[in-house]
Order: sequence, then structure tokens, then C-alpha cells
Amino acid sequence: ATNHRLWPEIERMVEAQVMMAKMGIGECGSGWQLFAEDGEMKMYRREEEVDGMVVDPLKAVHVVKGITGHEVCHHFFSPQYRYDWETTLEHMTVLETISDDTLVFLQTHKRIWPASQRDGLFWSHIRKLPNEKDRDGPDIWTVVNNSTDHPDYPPNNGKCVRVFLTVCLLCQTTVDPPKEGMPLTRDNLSCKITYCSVVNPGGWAPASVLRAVYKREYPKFLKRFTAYVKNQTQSKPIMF
Ligand SMILES: O=S(=O)(CCO)c1ccc(-c2ccc(C3CCCC3)c([C@H]3C[C@H]3c3ccccn3)c2)cc1
Repeated sequence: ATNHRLWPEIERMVEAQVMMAKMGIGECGSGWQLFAEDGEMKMYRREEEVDGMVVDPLKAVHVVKGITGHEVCHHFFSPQYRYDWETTLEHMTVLETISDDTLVFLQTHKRIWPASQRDGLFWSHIRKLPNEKDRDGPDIWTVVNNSTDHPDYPPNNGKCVRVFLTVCLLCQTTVDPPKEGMPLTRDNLSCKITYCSVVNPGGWAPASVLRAVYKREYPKFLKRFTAYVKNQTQSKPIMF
């Protein structure tokens, strides 16, 4: 729905986030440090603080066989799966359904001692993008999440401190064609996933605690989420 109040912001954020996600770590500016590696998954972060708060940008790249970018983005965007893979979630509500590709979420995350509990209010938009490198190749799929306001849920008016986040999940599918006359199966699929996130904790939390949490939670999240998508799709028809 292009006539919604958020549309101009969504357009701007999607364009900016997709451009950043497409850039290699080297081009993304200096200061990225590899902080986790597991097989094909590589996680980088930059140590940044705003008003003494840790807001370390994170960029993860992963290659997963047997699934498509559409399947990855569909399971990331759709609310009905979220409790299955998002382990730090305590509660999630869809406050607004702007259109079938744009939702507004309110989420509370499990408290991380000694910091106070956090919640996040953000719009989430899923979009298919043309594959510029290979015109007749599979499309690129992306989901962008960005903090927003909602008149009924002002920040920090209850028990939770409001986090401010921008997240981009960008997925590029590769099809390795089967032998002549053989059917296409999931063995011919591979998906390159780029996950970028900046989470401002919204209020003071010990830097050492936050960095330890991110170091533990982000690798766990991406491994768990991608394993979940493989499991959910393995016996289903391929969704391009
Ligand atoms: O990609 S999403 O849009 C998926 C929808 O859920 C996303 C991801 C992460 C967060 C989030 C928000 C707050 C925190 C912290 C900040 C201070 C105390 C809580 C954390 C820390 C808990 C860590 C973490 C890292 C990775 C994944 C989940 N949890 C993460 C929110 C949304």
C-alpha cells in the first residue's frame, strides 16, 4: 500500500539498507571485526557507543543449502513462526497490518540481568527485488525492520525500556542446474543470507553485559533461524 503514512520512510530505508547489505565487509567502511565463525556463517561487528551505550552494528553473512531467499524472508517476516525461532522473545503482537507486505510489531524481550527488560516497536516490510546481476536468475528477497512510534504505546511508559533497532535481512538464491532432463530439487539450491542489525538498547546497560549477550545470542539466532527454515521447508515444494 503506497498511500500509507510510513510509505516514504519505508522506501527510503529499504533502499539504504539493501545497498549497505550488498556491500562487502571491506567496502562497508573500516573497523569491522570478525567475532564469530561457524562453517559458512561469519559474523562481524563494529564497536560503537552512543551516549555511553553500546550500539555495535552487526553484519552476518551465511550460505545455506536447500532453501530459497523467498522461504527465508517469508519465515522471518511472518508472525506465525516467530515464537518457534526467536528465543529471546517474551511476547509479540502485531499492532497494525498496513498491507500484506508491511506489519507493525510490538515485542518484549526476555530480561537480561542486570539490565531492565526491553521492548521494541517496529515496522517490518518484505519485498522482492530484481536480480540485477542475472536478469533471468531468481529474485533477491529482503525484510527490513525499523523502529517506529505508535500513539497507544509510547516508549518507556511501563516496565520496559524501548530499544531502537534497524534490521535488514537480504537473501540471494543460487540455482545450480541439475543434469539435462533431471528435475530441479532442493539439492540444486543455495541461499546467500546477509543479516545487518543496529540495536540501540534505549537506556543504560553495562557494555560488558551487552557485548557478552550479543556475542552469545546473534550466532545462536542465525544458526537456529536458518536450521528452522530448512526444517520447515525440506518436504515442501520450493517457494521461489
Ligand atoms: O532481527 S529482529 O528484528 C527479529 C525479530 O525479533 C530482532 C533481533 C534482535 C532484537 C533484540 C532486541 C533487544 C535486545 C537486547 C538489547 C538490550 C537487552 C535486550 C536484543 C539482544 C538480546 C539479544 C539478541 C540478539 C540476537 C537475537 C535476539 N536477541 C535483541 C530485536 C529484533
